Amino acid sequence: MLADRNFRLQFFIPPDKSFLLAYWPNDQKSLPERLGVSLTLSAVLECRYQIRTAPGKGVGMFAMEDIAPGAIVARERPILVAPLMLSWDSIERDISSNMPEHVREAFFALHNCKPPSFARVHGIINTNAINIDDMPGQTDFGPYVAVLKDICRANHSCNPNAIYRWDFATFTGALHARRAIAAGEEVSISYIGAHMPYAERHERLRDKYFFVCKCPVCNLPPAARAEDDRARQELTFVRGLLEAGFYDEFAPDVPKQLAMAKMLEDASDCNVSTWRAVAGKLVRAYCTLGERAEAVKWARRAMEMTLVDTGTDGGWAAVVAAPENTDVWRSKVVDK
Ligand SMILES: C[S@@+](CC[C@H](N)C(=O)[O-])C[C@H]1O[C@@H](n2cnc3c(N)ncnc32)[C@H](O)[C@@H]1O
Repeated sequence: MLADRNFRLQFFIPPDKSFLLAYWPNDQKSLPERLGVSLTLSAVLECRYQIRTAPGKGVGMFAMEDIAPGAIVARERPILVAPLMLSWDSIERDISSNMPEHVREAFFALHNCKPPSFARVHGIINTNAINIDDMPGQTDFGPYVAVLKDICRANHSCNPNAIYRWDFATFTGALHARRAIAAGEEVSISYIGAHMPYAERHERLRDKYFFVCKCPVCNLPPAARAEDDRARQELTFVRGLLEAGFYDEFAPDVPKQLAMAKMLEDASDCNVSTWRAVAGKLVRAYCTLGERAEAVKWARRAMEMTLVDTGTDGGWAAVVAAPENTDVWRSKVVDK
């Protein structure tokens, strides 16, 4: 473990009076310099939710308006960013001495699912913090995590309607809708892999977060739960084929692709490579058949899910606008 002195504590009070306590390697550069980020943006850049009681789960996040797939539900600046290798004692000390009281109160009001044998700060960070992947220019200091005051209130669902993404350009975390979310609906994310069967999910959530999941999928009656387990297993199988490069051999035809797409829809799966494979085949098939409306429909679906997963349209917007310009459509016209 690296000594805490290798990190320099930095804190920022942007003009909007938000507050960020961040640890960074103890070199000359400040955090904004290193990232090229001004940190002057508003702390809560998108707020289409409210935090209120979620029966049986403590509090949770609820949509205040209808939210379209891919749209941002919440965008927020973290109140704490730290490498996990730092000692809990030193984080606790810094929170006590450097965080303004109202931010400290918000931090300590966050849920702590760990037993009392865990240091309080350890418990809160382990319950709430989200990983910040690929810290620019840093490979030596292990994973960093961020604590976000509101986004950390989003509860888990085994069929979540939102996905979390970190953005270095604004130094914010955001929740994006994986599918349409209705006003008043609870906004949920997945704390664990989505494709495990019920028993495995139950065990992971119990061991890591100390709760029994009360999401709609886990409340299904036994027969429906068994069917859900089967669908997840099939999805896992397809993912395996994709990763192994065997997907083409196993699933070349349109009915199979439509069945696959339905499976992805049912699971609100927004994994970009899965959608590229499945929707790509449907779009190609419908372009070949000259069925423009269907080609556009599936290109749009792939675009929405690619936006959710990556924040870019992945080139699908051009296909939605003009499937006639795709190579496969052109070669069809030439064939005639
Ligand atoms: C990161 S916190 C989420 C916000 C939390 N509900 C609160 O009141 O602050 C994680 C904790 O929320 C509760 N929780 C989250 N998802 C749940 C679910 N699907 N079923 C039951 N409890 C859940 C558990 O107590 C879990 O340890």
